[in-house]
Amino acid sequence: MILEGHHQRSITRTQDGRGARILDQRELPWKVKWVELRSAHDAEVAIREMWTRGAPMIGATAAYGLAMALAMDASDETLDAAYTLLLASRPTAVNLRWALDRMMETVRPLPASERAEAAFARADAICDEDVALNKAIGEHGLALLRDLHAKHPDRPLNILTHCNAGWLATVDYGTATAPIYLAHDAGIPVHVWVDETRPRNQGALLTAFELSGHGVPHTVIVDNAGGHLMMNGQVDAVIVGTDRVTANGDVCNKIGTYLKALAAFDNDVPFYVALPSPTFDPDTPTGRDIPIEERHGDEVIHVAGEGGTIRVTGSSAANPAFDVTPARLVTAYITERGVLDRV
Ligand SMILES: CSC[C@@H](O)[C@@H](O)C(=O)COP(=O)(O)O
Repeated sequence: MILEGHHQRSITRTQDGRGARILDQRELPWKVKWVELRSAHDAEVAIREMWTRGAPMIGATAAYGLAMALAMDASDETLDAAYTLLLASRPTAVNLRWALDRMMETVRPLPASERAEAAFARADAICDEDVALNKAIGEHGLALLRDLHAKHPDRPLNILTHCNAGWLATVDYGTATAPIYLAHDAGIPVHVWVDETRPRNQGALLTAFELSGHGVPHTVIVDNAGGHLMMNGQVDAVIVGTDRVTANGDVCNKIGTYLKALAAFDNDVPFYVALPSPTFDPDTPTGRDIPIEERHGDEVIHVAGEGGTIRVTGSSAANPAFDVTPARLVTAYITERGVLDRV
């Protein structure tokens, strides 16, 4: 059975306050299964093996991972080892380093006896901040969508999105989805084209699950359909999330985003990037300097669906997980501070 997901916090502390509880995204939309993480090792596995994913959620999970390590042993050695372990769990989303660095700033100066408590409190604060940032992105994006809809008030506003930058990928609301949820709640008729997002199908499995739960009309399309729809006037705007925006405004996001930006540019469709400040990386000059995760080819060779996995080719496969959209193709960045045409 396919389930519908109502937005809620994707990560919370466990009941005893000493662990973290996350949704196992590998089971969605077939099963809603929460799992408890109890150690830095658990958090590292959950991030690396994509039980949870999405830039802000990776950061939040790592923050609790560091706190869980300190709850077991608050020595400098454990702190440094947990930081190194978690930082290496995935390479591309800068939110991971951002969250771990905020945690280090908080706990490093403290005596060992105070570290675990302070670390959990800082991880909670990182999560609360994420929710507030996404709500603000939603409000600024809502104004934008209202204006776009006013150009064609007689028909639904068609938005195309890629991957999952929704509440599952963040602590709540999502980045790219926050304006969509707010627009829908405000009575603006929104329809979303959901890129399936091969190879892991975050669009078909996760974004569609979220939009169903919120009652937002949507249609899943193959990743290659976007250009055709844009050329035929069926897309009013593209809104995507991001894993890292560099100093010059280049946008790293799920593989395939660049092709959507090219098609949008060629068809005068506005291309918006929902960008919370922890995803901005001023220390990395351009998109060429971002480490792009190369995942295992098995993710391309096998497709997971209800009831299991099937093999779709006998050949070997390459699996670059992210690409870079040059800043020149971005119409604007929807941030918590407003809609900006440059970062
Ligand atoms: C608000 S999430 C933004 C991005 O992290 C998202 O679009 C994305 O590319 C996620 O990739 P994933 O490999 O699923 O972690």
